[in-house]
Amino acid sequence: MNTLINELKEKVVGKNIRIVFPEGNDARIVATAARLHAEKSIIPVLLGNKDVIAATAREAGVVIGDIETHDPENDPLFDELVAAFVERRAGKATEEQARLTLRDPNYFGTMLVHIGNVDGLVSGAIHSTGDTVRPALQIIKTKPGIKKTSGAMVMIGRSARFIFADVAININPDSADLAETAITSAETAAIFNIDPKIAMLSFSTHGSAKSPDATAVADATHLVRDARPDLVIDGEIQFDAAFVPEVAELKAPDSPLAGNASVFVFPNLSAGNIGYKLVQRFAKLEAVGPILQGLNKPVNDLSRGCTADDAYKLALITAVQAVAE
Ligand SMILES: CC(C)(COP(=O)(O)OP(=O)(O)OC[C@H]1O[C@@H](n2cnc3c(N)ncnc32)[C@H](O)[C@@H]1OP(=O)(O)O)[C@@H](O)C(=O)NCCC(=O)NCCS
Ligand SMILES: CC(=O)OP(=O)(O)O
Repeated sequence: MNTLINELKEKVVGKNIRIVFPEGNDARIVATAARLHAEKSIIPVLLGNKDVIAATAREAGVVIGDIETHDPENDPLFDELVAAFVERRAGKATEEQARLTLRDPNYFGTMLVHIGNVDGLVSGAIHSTGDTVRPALQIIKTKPGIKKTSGAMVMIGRSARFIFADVAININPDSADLAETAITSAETAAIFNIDPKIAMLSFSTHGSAKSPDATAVADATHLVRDARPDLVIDGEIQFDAAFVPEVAELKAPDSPLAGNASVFVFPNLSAGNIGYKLVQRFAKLEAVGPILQGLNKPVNDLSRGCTADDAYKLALITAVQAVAE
């Protein structure tokens, strides 16, 4: 894991990347900001009341020194952000609504990303995924050509890393959504030097069961093959046939994955979210993310069950995404 931290740090140190943390009242987040500030890898910006942030730092037993803070309740940037929000949400928010909305630190922080005051945002240690990502969906929006964002986890074992997606956003994806998730996940894999071999997961392998769910996954696989013939992909395929070479020989002898998949695209959010937590908690792989894919600028969500170390790693990943923009 330290190798990963070093790889990420190498890409961001000296680039003056600024990352905003809207949850300045959470001890794990304040500890993360203090660590980043002390090692000078990226520049943290904390949101919240100055006194509350100071009390949180004492609770966490860390020194925040001169870390930049902003209080959405009373900040010199507030009026500028309100005007920019009304412009961005033209026809969807009045100035009065904007003034209320921007008191929410996730909206305030996302607007800082939008106007270019900071390069990325990490939140979600105390907010649900919906409350964390909704501002980004409304303000940052997806890159041209991408219809929906999705959330990937990097799963880190002793000798290998894997991408699991979508574990965070799209509850009932259709074939086009699954295909998009597969393509953006292959791009996310590059951040971690993972050679993407994509398994489009199902309870069926190459038609072993007949069902609309399995067909949707097979259709998604065809869409990816048409759009990106350079990618190694197979589906619909069961996890064991994608991950265990001996089972692959038996169930899917022609699979280009040959039981060596590294990117796993789940058929729906129930499977993806439950699946990553099972592997994290039973098999003890480290899970870092969710990393939001396909947005114009990096905004990332933490699991509320995260540690300060998880938040630190996600902040470095967010900075790497910002450098790549
Ligand atoms: C992400 C989520 C909150 C969005 O739902 P929502 O806020 O009801 O979304 P809405 O349909 O009201 O759309 C809000 C905006 O986001 C956009 N949007 C919604 N889903 C999107 C997606 N997947 N990608 C990009 N934009 C999206 C909409 O286009 C809309 O933009 P607009 O206001 O400019 O028109 C919802 O899909 C969700 O709850 N997902 C599950 C989250 C979760 O609990 N995950 C498990 C833990 S990680
Ligand atoms: C990713 C995820 O499951 O987030 P949370 O645990 O906050 O719901």
